[in-house]
Amino acid sequence: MAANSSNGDHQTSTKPPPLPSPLRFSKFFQSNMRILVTGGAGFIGSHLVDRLMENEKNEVIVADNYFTGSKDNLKKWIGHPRFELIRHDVTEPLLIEVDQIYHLACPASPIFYKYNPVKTIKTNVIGTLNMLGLAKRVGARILLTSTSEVYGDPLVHPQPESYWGNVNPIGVRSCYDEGKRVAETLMFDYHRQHGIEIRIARIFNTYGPRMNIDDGRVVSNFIAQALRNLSVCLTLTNEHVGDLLDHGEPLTVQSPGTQTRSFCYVSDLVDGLIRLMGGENTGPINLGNPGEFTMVELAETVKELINPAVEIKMVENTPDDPRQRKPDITKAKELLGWEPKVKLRDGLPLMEEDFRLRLGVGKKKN
Ligand SMILES: NC(=O)c1ccc[n+]([C@@H]2O[C@H](COP(=O)([O-])OP(=O)(O)OC[C@H]3O[C@@H](n4cnc5c(N)ncnc54)[C@H](O)[C@@H]3O)[C@@H](O)[C@H]2O)c1
Ligand SMILES: O=c1ccn([C@@H]2O[C@H](COP(=O)(O)OP(=O)(O)O[C@H]3OC[C@@H](O)[C@H](O)[C@H]3O)[C@@H](O)[C@H]2O)c(=O)[nH]1
Repeated sequence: MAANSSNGDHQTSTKPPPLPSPLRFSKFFQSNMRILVTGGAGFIGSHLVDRLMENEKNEVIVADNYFTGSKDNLKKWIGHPRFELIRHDVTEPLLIEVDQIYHLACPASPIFYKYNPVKTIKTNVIGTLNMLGLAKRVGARILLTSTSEVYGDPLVHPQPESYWGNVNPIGVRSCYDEGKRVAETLMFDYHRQHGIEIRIARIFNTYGPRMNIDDGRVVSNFIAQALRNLSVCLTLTNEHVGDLLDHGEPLTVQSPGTQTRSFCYVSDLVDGLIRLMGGENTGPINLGNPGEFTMVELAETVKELINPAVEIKMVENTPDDPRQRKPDITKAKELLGWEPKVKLRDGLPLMEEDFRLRLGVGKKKN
C-alpha cells in the first residue's frame, strides 16, 4: 500500500508501489529482510548497521566509497554470514536485490562536503537517482537521510517540516543543502510518478562515538581539542604550566559564538530512523534533540566536563553559517512516538570515552 503523506493529499502517490521480489511471497523465504545501507561505513551508518544486525532476521549490505567512512567502523561485522560490505560509489548504478534501502551516502561535515563540492552535489543528485532506480526495480522501500540544512539560515524558529527554508542557492554550502533539497524532490517525484515507498528524515546535528577525530564538526572538534590539551597538561611539570599557552590546543569557537545548534545523541537518532522506516508515514520528519545551545555554551560545557584548564578561543567563521537551529519535533512525537532520551550532558561523556581510547589519553580519574 502506498504510504500516507502528512503533507496533504497532493503529495501522496496514486500509483501502487512496484512489486517486491517474488521471494518475499515465498513460504520458504527464510531471510526476512535484505537491507542496503549506503554510507554504512560512516558515523551514523555504522551505528545503524549495529542496530539492524541485532535482528537475526536481517541481512545487511553496506555500500560505501570510504570517502569519510572506514571499514574500522564495521570491523565487528566483517565476515559475519548476514553481513556484506561493498566498496561502491553511489554515483554509479548498483544492481543488487534488496527489500529496504537506507540511503545515507554523502559526506556530512562541512569541511568534507566543501572539499569537492561538485562531487558532493553529484552524490546527492545522481546517487539518490541511482538508489531510487534500484528501489523501483526491486520494489524496495527507501529512506533518505536529509538534513536540517534544507532550512538554510532559518527565519522561522524552531523549524517545523512545513517551513520551506532560507537557502543560498549559490553559496559554498549549496552543494550540500541544495543537493539534499533536490534529493528530497527526487524522492517525492519517484513516489508520485512510480509509487515508490519513500521515507525522508531531516536530521539535526547528531554526535556520538565513532565520529572522525578530524571530522571538523563542532562536537568532535571540541572533545578532541579538550583531550589533546589534557594530554599536554599531563606531560607538563608544575614549573612548565606556562607552556600550556604555547602547546595546549584551545577550543575553537567560530565567531560570533552566539549561533545555536541542537545536538542529538546517535542512539536516539538511529531509533528514530528505524521507526520512520517501519512506519506508514513518508515524512519529511525532523529527527533531532530540541535542546538548543550557543557554541559558547557548548564550549563551556565541554570545558567543565572534560578539561577545566582548556582555553576557549574565538576564531573566524565560514560563510553562510546558519545563525540558529532547533527542531520542532511535534510530528516525530505524534507519528513515530519518538523523542530523544539522551541529554547533551549525558551524551558528551560517552563520546569522551571513545575519543580517549582513540587518542590514547588515559582514563578519567573519579
Ligand atoms: N551527523 C549529522 O549531524 C547529520 C545531520 C544531518 C544529516 N546527516 C546525514 O546523515 C548521513 C550520514 O552522515 P554522517 O554524519 O554519518 O556522515 P559520515 O561522513 O560519517 O558518513 C557518510 C558516509 O557516506 C560515505 N560516502 C560519501 N560519499 C559517498 C559516495 N559517493 N558513495 C558511497 N559512499 C559515500 C562516506 O564514506 C561515509 O561512510 C549523511 O547523508 C548526512 O547528510 C547527518
Ligand atoms: O571548531 C568548530 C567547528 C564548528 N563551529 C561552529 O559550530 C556550529 C556547528 O558546526 P558543524 O560544522 O558542527 O555543523 P553545521 O551545523 O554547520 O552543519 C551540520 O549540519 C547538519 C548536518 O547536515 C551536517 O552534519 C552538517 O552540515 C557552526 O556554527 C560552526 O560555526 C565552531 O564554533 N567551532
